[in-house]
Amino acid sequence: MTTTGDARLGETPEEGNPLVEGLERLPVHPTTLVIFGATGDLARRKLLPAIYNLAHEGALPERFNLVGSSRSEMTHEAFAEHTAEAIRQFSRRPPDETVLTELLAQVRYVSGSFDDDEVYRQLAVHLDAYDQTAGQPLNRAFYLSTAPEFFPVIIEELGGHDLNAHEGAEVRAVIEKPFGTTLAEAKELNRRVLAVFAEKQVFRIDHYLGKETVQNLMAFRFANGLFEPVWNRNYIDRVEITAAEDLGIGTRAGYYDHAGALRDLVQNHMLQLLCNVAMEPPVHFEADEIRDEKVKVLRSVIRPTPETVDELAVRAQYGPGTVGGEDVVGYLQEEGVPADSNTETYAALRLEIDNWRWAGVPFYLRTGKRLARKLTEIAITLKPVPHLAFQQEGSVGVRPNQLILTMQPNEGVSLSLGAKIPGARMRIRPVNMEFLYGTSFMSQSPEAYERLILDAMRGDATLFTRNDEVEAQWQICDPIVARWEATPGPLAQYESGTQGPAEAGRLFEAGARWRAI
Ligand SMILES: NC(=O)C1=CN([C@@H]2O[C@H](COP(=O)(O)OP(=O)(O)OC[C@H]3O[C@@H](n4cnc5c(N)ncnc54)[C@H](OP(=O)(O)O)[C@@H]3O)[C@@H](O)[C@H]2O)C=CC1
Ligand SMILES: O=C1O[C@H](COP(=O)(O)O)[C@@H](O)[C@H](O)[C@H]1O
Repeated sequence: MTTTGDARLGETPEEGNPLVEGLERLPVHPTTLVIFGATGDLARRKLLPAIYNLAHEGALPERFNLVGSSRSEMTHEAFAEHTAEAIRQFSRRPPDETVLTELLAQVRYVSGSFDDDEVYRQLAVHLDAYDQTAGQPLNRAFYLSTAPEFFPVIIEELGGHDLNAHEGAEVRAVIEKPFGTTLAEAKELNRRVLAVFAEKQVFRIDHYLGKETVQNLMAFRFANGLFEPVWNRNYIDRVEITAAEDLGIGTRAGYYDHAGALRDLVQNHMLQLLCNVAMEPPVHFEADEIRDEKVKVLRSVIRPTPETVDELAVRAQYGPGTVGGEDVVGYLQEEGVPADSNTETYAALRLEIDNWRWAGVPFYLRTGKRLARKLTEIAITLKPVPHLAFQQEGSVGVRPNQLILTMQPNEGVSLSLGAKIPGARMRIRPVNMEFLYGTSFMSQSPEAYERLILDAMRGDATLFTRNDEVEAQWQICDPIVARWEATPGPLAQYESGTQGPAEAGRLFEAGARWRAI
């Protein structure tokens, strides 16, 4: 089924672009967006380029203003230049100077510490000035893109300065991950956030939900009659979710060494992928219905206990090795990492979902830094056929069907089938039917943050996590965190640029093993 141009949505790439289509359906109210942590890594690499790309597509509201805030001293002009540089370096399309100049004309910057009242007084001055120029109260979106310790500080300061509400307009708070580092912390953070903002004002980011390929999972499952009848324990043998990275921790030692792979990726992105595979179809494609279904899945996951963690989970740390032809240092030699750190850079789990659809089907999750290559995929292996009439000597082999949903790179879906090798004998070999985004839609997918920033400004929470989801995710991970903290190590090492620790193979039942990365 290799799909080609005939599957295109429109005649031009723009017509096939869901952001532009979304814009037609749901206009965005004029908004002032404030980024706390505007000089940080995430803002520079992702948020500012995403805002530019929205501007380029005409997806921003007619009146859109941007205010950056962080500790560094900077003038408005210097922040505009910082923004332009970030866009030039990281935008997925080369910037058009006219669009860029127009975008930067309205940029402001407020410097100071997030616990300093003056920051919020200054902010209020800029926000009011934008309203006055517009002649109407503009919506306000506060994006918290800074270290998690500042999340409650900023939220409470916003509340303390009456910036959590705005007569005649909407106010929203977008909160980055991680949302707490344990269940108890997440609950406390939720309590403090919800003391200032109503749940409908809060947008907890899990950027995987903004990826086109992750949204396609729902389209794939719920827009095609073909898969639903087999999407259960009767036909599916196992589900394998991989989020492998070739990169190391870069300059993020301060954050990562306190987080580790389980908190950094499993607790959020990977459990969300699991939800998208396992959830029941919602009646309508609406934020709360979808989130209700995801929570049901998370609550059905059999929680690891201190007694089962060692059997169900594997962790390890990258050692030195070669990635992409370059020698790289091990985790313990990375700048800023304590020489005796026991933080895991690889985590693998076997989970089970105790409900009617999935009872007995193992869900394998693995993630790691400095593995052989970047690969995010979900592999669904079906059960073998019950009887094989024509297996013969010389066959490459009949293998159970596998459905591979590749999130990145080479986004697409591939289904392996047994097919007859041409010739006199009945010899079977696996072949693939493939759908690739690149060839079918002929347009570049928007970055996850483009979609999410736009949705937050629109007030559409479908692709954001609700407080009960976050807490249910922690309920699964907390016992693992606790067990690992109680048995610190030293951790097993895997060579950088490889498949990860061999020990992860023991999570599988006999006869199965991890797919190659
Ligand atoms: N970076 C990434 O790839 C990803 C990051 N995230 C999340 O995004 C958030 C931001 O991460 P990241 O950008 O990497 O972090 P950085 O450390 O790069 O940036 C932190 C930002 O916060 C500012 N800041 C720090 N302390 C203060 C303070 N006391 N007062 C005022 N400003 C302060 C910094 O300002 P200054 O530079 O002026 O000191 C900087 O702008 C985190 O929650 C992270 O978990 C999520 C996914 C990926
Ligand atoms: O949230 C995070 O995600 C990135 C991986 O994101 P991707 O979109 O490139 O797959 C990961 O590198 C980072 O450690 C983590 O905080």
